[in-house]
Amino acid sequence: MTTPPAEALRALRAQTPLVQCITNFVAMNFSANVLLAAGAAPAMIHCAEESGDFAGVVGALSINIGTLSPPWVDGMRAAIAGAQAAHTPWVLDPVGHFATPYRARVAQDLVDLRPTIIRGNASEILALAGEASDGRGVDASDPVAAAEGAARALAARTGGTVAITGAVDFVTDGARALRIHGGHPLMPRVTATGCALSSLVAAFAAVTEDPFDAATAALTLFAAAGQRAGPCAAGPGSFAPAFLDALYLARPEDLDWIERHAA
Ligand SMILES: Nc1ncnc2c1ncn2[C@@H]1O[C@H](COP(=O)(O)OP(=O)(O)OP(=O)(O)O)[C@@H](O)[C@H]1O
Ligand SMILES: Cc1ncsc1CCO
Ligand SMILES: [Mg+2]
Repeated sequence: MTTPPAEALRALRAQTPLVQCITNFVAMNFSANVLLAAGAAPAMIHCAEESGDFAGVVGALSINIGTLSPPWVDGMRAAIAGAQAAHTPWVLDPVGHFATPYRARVAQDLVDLRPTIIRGNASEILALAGEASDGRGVDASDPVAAAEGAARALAARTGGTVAITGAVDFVTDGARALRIHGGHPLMPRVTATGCALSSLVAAFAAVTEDPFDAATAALTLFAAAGQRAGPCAAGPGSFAPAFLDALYLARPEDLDWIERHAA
């Protein structure tokens, strides 16, 4: 049975899931604020000495390779092992993994651990599936539509759900696929919006049975909040707080109005 986004948001607010985020230095504060605004409880606990233990008690784990270094990778691996031992869902955000050989290697190793959900922009998903991409750094240079086949291939490889974000988002678990509209062009002009979204995907995975439903709910909530915040903002600076307010103010029934189509 599938959980519609509105029902998933009700569950999130009722359960306030604890989400462990091992994310980059740029994204930490914004991601924690996004989770709190939406109704989840973030904890940024990353070092290998404790990350595995903590992963055993959280509702979900979010892993983001944005500002990598070997000790952080140790912390990620320990946390993933802890999550897997506890049958806890985990999300991978392969930020700019094609930028250097080290980063690419780490990303492929983490994909081999079969993340419950992968969330990235089009350039990241194309490159992760071994296809040509125009990506240079952490922002997308490819259209989402060009990466849909790559997302389906990755879902087949991992047995998990894969989400691509951009002007129109795409989510697939290999069997089902959806395109999600909405959002606002200011969203990619605020750094770490995608990183924060990946942590929110984890939060929804903690409260829904099906990872495909979790990813769909998080993307739909972001689409609704972006759409609401955009007209209130003069630019990226005022968009960020308006977006946090819109996440907080979003009612479950608002998610019913976001355009979603089977793909
Ligand atoms: N042109 C756009 N119009 C509407 N929404 C957008 C647009 N571009 C991105 N978004 C939305 O912004 C959010 C973040 O997606 P994006 O693809 O920019 O992530 P990202 O590149 O991983 O970001 P970052 O690495 O900076 O955290 C998603 O909810 C997505 O739907
Ligand atoms: C700007 C930036 N650099 C490494 S991670 C990050 C946050 C957006 O992905
Ligand atoms: Mg990103």
